[in-house]
Amino acid sequence: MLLSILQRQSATQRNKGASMAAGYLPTLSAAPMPPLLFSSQHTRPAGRSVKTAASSASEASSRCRATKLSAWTSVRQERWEGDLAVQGHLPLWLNGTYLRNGPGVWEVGDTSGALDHLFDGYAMLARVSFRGGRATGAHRQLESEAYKAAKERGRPLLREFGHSPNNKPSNLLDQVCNIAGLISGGALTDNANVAVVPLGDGRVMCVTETTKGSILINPYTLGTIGRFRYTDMLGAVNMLQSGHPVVTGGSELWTLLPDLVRPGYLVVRMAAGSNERKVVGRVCCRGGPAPGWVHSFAVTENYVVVPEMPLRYSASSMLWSEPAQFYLFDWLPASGSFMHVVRKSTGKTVASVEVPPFMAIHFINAYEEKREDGQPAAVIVDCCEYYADPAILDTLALQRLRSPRNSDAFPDGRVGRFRIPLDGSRFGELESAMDPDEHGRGMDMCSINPSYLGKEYRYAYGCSARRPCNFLNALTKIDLVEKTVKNWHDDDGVAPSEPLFVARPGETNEDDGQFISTNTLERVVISIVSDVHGGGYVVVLDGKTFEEIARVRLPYGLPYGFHGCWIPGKI
Ligand SMILES: CC(=O)/C=C/C=C(C)/C=C/C1=C(C)CCCC1(C)C
Ligand SMILES: CC(/C=C/C=O)=C\C=C\C=O
Ligand SMILES: [Fe+2]
Repeated sequence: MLLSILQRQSATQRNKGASMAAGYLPTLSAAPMPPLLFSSQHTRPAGRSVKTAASSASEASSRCRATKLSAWTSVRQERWEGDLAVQGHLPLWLNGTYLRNGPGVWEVGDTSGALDHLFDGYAMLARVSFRGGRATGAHRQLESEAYKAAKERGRPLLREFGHSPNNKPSNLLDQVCNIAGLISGGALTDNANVAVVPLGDGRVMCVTETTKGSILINPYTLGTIGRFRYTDMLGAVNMLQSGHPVVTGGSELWTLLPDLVRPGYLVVRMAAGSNERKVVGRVCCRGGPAPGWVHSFAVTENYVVVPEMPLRYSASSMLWSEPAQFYLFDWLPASGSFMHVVRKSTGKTVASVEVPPFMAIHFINAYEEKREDGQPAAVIVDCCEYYADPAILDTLALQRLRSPRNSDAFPDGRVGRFRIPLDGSRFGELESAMDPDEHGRGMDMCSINPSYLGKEYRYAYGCSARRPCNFLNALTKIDLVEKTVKNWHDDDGVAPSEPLFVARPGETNEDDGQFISTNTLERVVISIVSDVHGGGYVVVLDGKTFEEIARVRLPYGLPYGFHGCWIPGKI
């Protein structure tokens, strides 16, 4: 205990000393907390940083667009790293790195080239490394082709989620090239800002929803290694992929490739150490004209669950940059909503049921409900569901997030639970897994204890709502058996990102661990929080009680991040 107090003090002192020694000039007017943001008005923090063309070019424009919440503000510097001050008690067993992906920069060049949606920001990795009760941190922009080209030309050149660049061809050759680029997917982005996935062989990959948006990074320096080259030929036809590949057993990657030509999905897997995806099976869509969006999907021990949402890809929007109803998608409830279950070992579709219409970006977990003889009777699939309303996509437009007109604009959400019978029934069920009022009728960005992936589980940890809010502003631990919650929140307006669950090494029970005693802490939940004053911190919660045990101060607020992972051991 004494050791950890001394360590904390020395980390704080080192930071103070470094801050003064660094002798940064305030770029804009000075204020107490120093973020590395384009439009906040603060001095610079301690640590190493590199300023780039992207930041300087954007400064002028961002000065006019004053916002204090760092969550929606581009980083000022492409990279930074340094020591972080710890307030509270970090468990000494917490030894490893929390790595998180998400948008870092929305502005390149002048404002006319600005990206419009939360999902459009050029990828930035953030890391917080813990060792011996102390913490260090870093962030760095991912060097995707999309980002490099945008910096060079002063405007986005490739199609992002909410942004279609206006690349008007000036002559016939340009026009032919443009069409070829669109058909081959060359006009789509490789801005891998969605997730960061350890492949189980030491390699760590960032992904977005294009196959070419799979990029290897160095988890320690956060440097970009380069595009992940698949050695299979699937990319020739299937240029899209799910934003959430699942790695099972720490070594086998599973993902879905939506097929826009023959509406359906390929279920593929790739072994650790390999660059070759193998097709396990194919699911044909039951509705049309295109597959439903598969930002994420679910797996159980024996099955892959393929959702077919009525929010369907719009091929014409992707090919011709024509606006669809919802960005790249059309909402077509009359086309039906389905859930398909594919057996991992054979690739056969063992169930395909119609379900009530649903809108889910994120699946939480799935498991097999067993009969008395041990055979699976049904598959249970949990997701963050928005009452069949795709308006959540509009809620996440930057303009709305930055200047909320309606202070309670976040649409109602719930934990949706599907039951998919495996007895040949035609229909599946969808219900709320618990009373949504318990978590403010908002729930997304959930994680679980990773040892329970695909297995019957009880607890999920997610971002929730404390109304009124126009964004998820709290964290909640959900008990899906007792139907109870434990909530955490700070000032109104903070934006905590996806909570990550980390258990003490060797601890395998989901919650009530074998080592548990009144004084020992066996698991934590970590989230990076962007506050309303342009600052930020990392909150560390007791995974059991959900009480705050430590706060790691960031010298600056980070933009809202998406998905992260835990890399155990020394950095
Ligand atoms: C962060 C999140 O929830 C979702 C992000 C989704 C993205 C960035 C998806 C982008 C795309 C498609 C859905 C299809 C076409 C390509 C691309 C623009 C990458
Ligand atoms: C749905 C969402 C955030 C909601 C928070 O209020 C973010 C989605 C990110 C995807 O990866
Ligand atoms: Fe996601």
